[in-house]
Amino acid sequence: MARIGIIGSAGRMGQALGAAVVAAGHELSGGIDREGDVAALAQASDVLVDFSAPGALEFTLDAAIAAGKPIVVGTTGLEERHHWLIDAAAVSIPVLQTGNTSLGVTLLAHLVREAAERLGEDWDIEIVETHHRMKVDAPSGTALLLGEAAARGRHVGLKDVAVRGRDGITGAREAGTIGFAALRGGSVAGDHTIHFLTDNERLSLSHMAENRGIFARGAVRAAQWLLGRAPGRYTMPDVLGLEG
Ligand SMILES: NC(=O)C1=CN([C@@H]2O[C@H](COP(=O)(O)OP(=O)(O)OC[C@H]3O[C@@H](n4cnc5c(N)ncnc54)[C@H](OP(=O)(O)O)[C@@H]3O)[C@@H](O)[C@H]2O)C=CC1
Ligand SMILES: O=C(O)C1=N[C@H](C(=O)O)C[C@H](O)C1
Repeated sequence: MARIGIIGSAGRMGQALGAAVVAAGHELSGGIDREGDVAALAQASDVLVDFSAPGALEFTLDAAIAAGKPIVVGTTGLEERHHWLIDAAAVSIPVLQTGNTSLGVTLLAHLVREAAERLGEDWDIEIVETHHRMKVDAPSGTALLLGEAAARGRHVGLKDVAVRGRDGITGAREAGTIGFAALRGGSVAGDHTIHFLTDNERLSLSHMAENRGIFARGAVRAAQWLLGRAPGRYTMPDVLGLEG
């Protein structure tokens, strides 16, 4: 049994996570939101899980480092500077960061990398995601994670080939790019499809989240897995024993 502390505990994911912590037989050591005391939460917990907002990350990592506690970062909308903060934190504590904690998406990313590598550059790659009307960031963290997997399969850097949204006279599609499109509406928990398209042939790989329980259960599994690990930066394929 682990004492798990939640950052963003009153949010949609925080509530789902609280239920999953208890259902898995762990103890909920506490939860905070914008006004909470993250240092006290870190002291009272064996491991922290953050599903809040990018603005919380620096304080949360500082508190985890000061208390010497591992942390799962599930918050999306992260920028390059947030990834630098995570890299720096991972020198002294175990940090697992991922845009999607579900088993299905973790396996999907593995398949996407394989498909991108085997299909080659004459197959265009487009990633389409749909989320509930309250989501504030786009593309989703999962779409970016899947884009990274496709880019790794092609041995290129995602930032060099990503096309994030099209509007107006865009010109013809540039070979080798990876396109992103985001839809927002209703209560969709999270749908992602990676289209591979070439002349006269298309292959699409999809994942549909039917509720947040899948993310919450994956996050609990990740938190448990982090306990006792050496400092370092980890991700979901490490938890599942998959090649990233
Ligand atoms: N990795 C994954 O598998 C998944 C990731 N996510 C990501 O998790 C994040 C949260 O999603 P969701 O629960 O839907 O969002 P919500 O808006 O429902 O919840 C966010 C919570 O975080 C709190 N919060 C905001 N800023 C801070 C801060 N500076 N310090 C502490 N708490 C803060 C909010 O509290 P307050 O009301 O006080 O502002 C709120 O309770 C998003 O980035 C989302 O994309 C979501 C699902 C799965
Ligand atoms: O905000 C959400 O809801 C979700 N966010 C994550 C993302 O940005 O990919 C994971 C999931 O799709 C739900």
